[in-house]
Amino acid sequence: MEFETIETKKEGNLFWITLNRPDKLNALNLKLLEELEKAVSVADSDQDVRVIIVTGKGKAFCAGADITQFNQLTPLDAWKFSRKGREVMDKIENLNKPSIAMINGYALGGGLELALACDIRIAAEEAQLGLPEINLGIYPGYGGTQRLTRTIGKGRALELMMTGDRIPAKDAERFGLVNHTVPLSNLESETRKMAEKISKKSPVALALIKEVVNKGIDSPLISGLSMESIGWGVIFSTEDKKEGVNAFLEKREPTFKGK
Ligand SMILES: C=C(C)C(=O)SCCNC(=O)CCNC(=O)[C@H](O)C(C)(C)COP(=O)(O)OP(=O)(O)OC[C@H]1O[C@@H](n2cnc3c(N)ncnc32)[C@H](O)[C@@H]1OP(=O)(O)O
Repeated sequence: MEFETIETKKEGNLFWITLNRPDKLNALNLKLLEELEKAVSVADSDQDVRVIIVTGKGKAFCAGADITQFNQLTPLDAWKFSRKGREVMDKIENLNKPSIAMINGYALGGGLELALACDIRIAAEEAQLGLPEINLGIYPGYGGTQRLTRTIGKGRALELMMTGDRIPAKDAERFGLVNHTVPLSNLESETRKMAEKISKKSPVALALIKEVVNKGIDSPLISGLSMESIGWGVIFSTEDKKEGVNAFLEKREPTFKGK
């Protein structure tokens, strides 16, 4: 599939999406958001794809929404632009398939919000993360106020939003904002290793984990626990469950088919 502002690559069961506006630090304009949405839909509907990886070309993962567009936006345009960004982030978070943000450099503003919409974040030690919107006299508009707060807690999230500070990946790891920090030279291999490990698990179980965790986090504990039990009943109807249990009993590796 041909895109202008992103590159996509299918590699076995992995689907790589690389933001491709390196001269503009992969800033998110409307075109890029639309292409990202399309690429994610293609990956989601492809049965062979088990894990989606999002990264950036050049020295940035993504430096956020394209600020050069801001002065032309009417309040109505701004609302639509924010809504489009949010829709894309929501779509990524709600994919049936696991997603990994491979943070190769700056992840700022909408770039950090994109990473937060992914399930797992692996960052290069050299990367810097932050929500600098406050420095523009605005605030995060692609879900950051909510997802960052749920990820690292209110106090630290408010500090990042209120100061606009960029923090090094190691600090982000300490806060639980990124799962792992590795040298840039190992970033791709470590990400691939994690993606391949997850790609061998049951796609049905992975989809249910996402559903129960993502819906559960917004629900009272009792409802989340109830969803977990109901889903647990459903998973017992799958071929993958039979395969997993039989493989254990037969002392062999399971092969999951997503059925
Ligand atoms: C969802 C929302 C509301 C948002 O995301 S709002 C935007 C939040 N993001 C930001 O505020 C980050 C803005 N960028 C920066 O502060 C700086 O570019 C960084 C990331 C610190 C990097 O600084 P430097 O290494 O000196 O690179 P710099 O020369 O600034 O950037 C390279 C190019 O990318 C452009 N660029 C960087 N971030 C951009 C952005 N968010 N939008 C548009 N262009 C951007 C920048 O203008 C420059 O273009 P040009 O060469 O034509 O002048």
